[in-house]
Amino acid sequence: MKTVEITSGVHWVGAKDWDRKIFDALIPLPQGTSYNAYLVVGSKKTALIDTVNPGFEGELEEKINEIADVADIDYIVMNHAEPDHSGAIPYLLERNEKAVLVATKKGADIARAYYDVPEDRLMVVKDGDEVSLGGKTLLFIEAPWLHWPETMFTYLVEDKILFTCDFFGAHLARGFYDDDVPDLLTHAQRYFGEIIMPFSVMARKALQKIEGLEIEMIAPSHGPIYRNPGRIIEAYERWSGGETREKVLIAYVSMYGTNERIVKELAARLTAEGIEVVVYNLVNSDIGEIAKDLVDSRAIVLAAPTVLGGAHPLAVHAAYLVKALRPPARYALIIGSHGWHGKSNEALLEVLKGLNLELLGTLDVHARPGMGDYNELVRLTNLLINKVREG
Ligand SMILES: Cc1cc2nc3c(=O)[nH]c(=O)nc-3n(C[C@H](O)[C@H](O)[C@H](O)COP(=O)(O)O)c2cc1C
Repeated sequence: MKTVEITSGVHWVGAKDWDRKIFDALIPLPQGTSYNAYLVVGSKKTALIDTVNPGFEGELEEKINEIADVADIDYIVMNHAEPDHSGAIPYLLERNEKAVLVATKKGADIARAYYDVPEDRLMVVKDGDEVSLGGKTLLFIEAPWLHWPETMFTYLVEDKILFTCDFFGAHLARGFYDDDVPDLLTHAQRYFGEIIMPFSVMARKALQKIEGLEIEMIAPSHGPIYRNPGRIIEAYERWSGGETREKVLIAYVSMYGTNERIVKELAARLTAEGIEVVVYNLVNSDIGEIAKDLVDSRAIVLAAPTVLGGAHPLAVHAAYLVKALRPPARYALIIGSHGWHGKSNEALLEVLKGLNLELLGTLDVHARPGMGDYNELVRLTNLLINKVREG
C-alpha cells in the first residue's frame, strides 16, 4: 500500500502487517494488524507521528521518502513508547541528524531505556504544549495509562485530527477508513477488551479531556481512521463506563464431559429466558474473543475440573486473565468437578480474589452430575437470571 493523504499535508505512512498472528506473545490476531504512522508537513517544519513495529523500518522510510526526505523530519512524536509504535525510532534517528523525539516526561524516560535516545535529541512536552510546523499546529494532550504510563494524544489544531495511538485502535490489516469496515466496532470492542479495559478509569478521564475538542478525524495507530468519530467515542463512553448487558459469559474446561454437561444445561436455561449467552470451551478459544465479550457481560461463569489438587490449568489461566483485564461484570458463578476431593472452585476463587464480583454460589460435582446437582443448578440459574435482569 502506498502513502495516503488523509487531508492536505497529512499523510499516512504506516505499514499493514497482514501476516502477524499473535500480539504481546499472548493475543491472537485473526486479521493481522496495522501500524499507522502519519507525516504532517507544515510550511516550515515536518513531523512524524508515531512509527512502526521493528521489521517495518524500511517500508516506513520508503513511504516517508515519497513525500519528504527522512533526513528532513524535524519532530518524531512518540504518543506511546511500546515497540509496535516506537520500534523504528533508533533507525530513524540514525538516518536523520536533526529530528528531536517529542514525548511526555515519562515517555522520555522510557525512550532512554528502550531506544538509547540521547539527551540532545529529546524534547519533553506536557499537557497543552504546542509545536508549530507552519500552518499546522501540534497540541499535546497527556493521556496517561492508555496503555502504558507515558501515553499522550496529539491534536492537529487546524485540521481537527486527533492522533490517539492505541486508544480507539483495532487490530485489523484490512480497511483504511471506518466506513470501509462494516464490522469495525466489533474489532474495536475486542481491542478495547484486550488493551484498554484494565485502564477504564483513565479512559474515562481521557474522554472527558477531549470532550471540548472539535474532532473531525480520529487517527489511531492500529486499524482504520475514523472519519465519523462520534461512533467510536460513544462506544468508548459505554465500554469504559462499565455499561453491561443482560449477558452471561461462560468459560469452561471439561476432560470427560462433566462440566460440559452442566454448562450446556445452564446455557440452555439462560437462553430460554432471553438472556444473551456466550460459551467458550477454553481448550480452543481465542482469548481476544473472550476479552471482547468481557467488555459488556454482566455475569461470568467459570467451570473446570479438579486436576492434581487444583483447578485445570486452562481455567487458572482464564481466571488470571479475567482478574487482569478487570471487566465490569457484577456477578459470578463458579462450577467445578472432582473424583475424590474437590479443589477447583477454591483455586479459581483464590485467583479471582480482589475483583469486585458478587459470588452467587458454587457447585462442585462429584464424578458425574446427579439429580442433586441438577436441582442445585436450577436454583443457581434462577438466582443468576434474577440478578442479571436486575442490572
Ligand atoms: C489428570 C487428572 C487429574 C485429576 N486430578 C484430580 C484431583 O486431584 N482430585 C480429584 O478429586 N479429582 C481429580 N481428577 C478427577 C476429575 O476431577 C473428575 O473426573 C471430574 O469429574 C472431571 O470433570 P470433567 O469431565 O468436566 O473434566 C483428575 C482427573 C484427571 C484426568
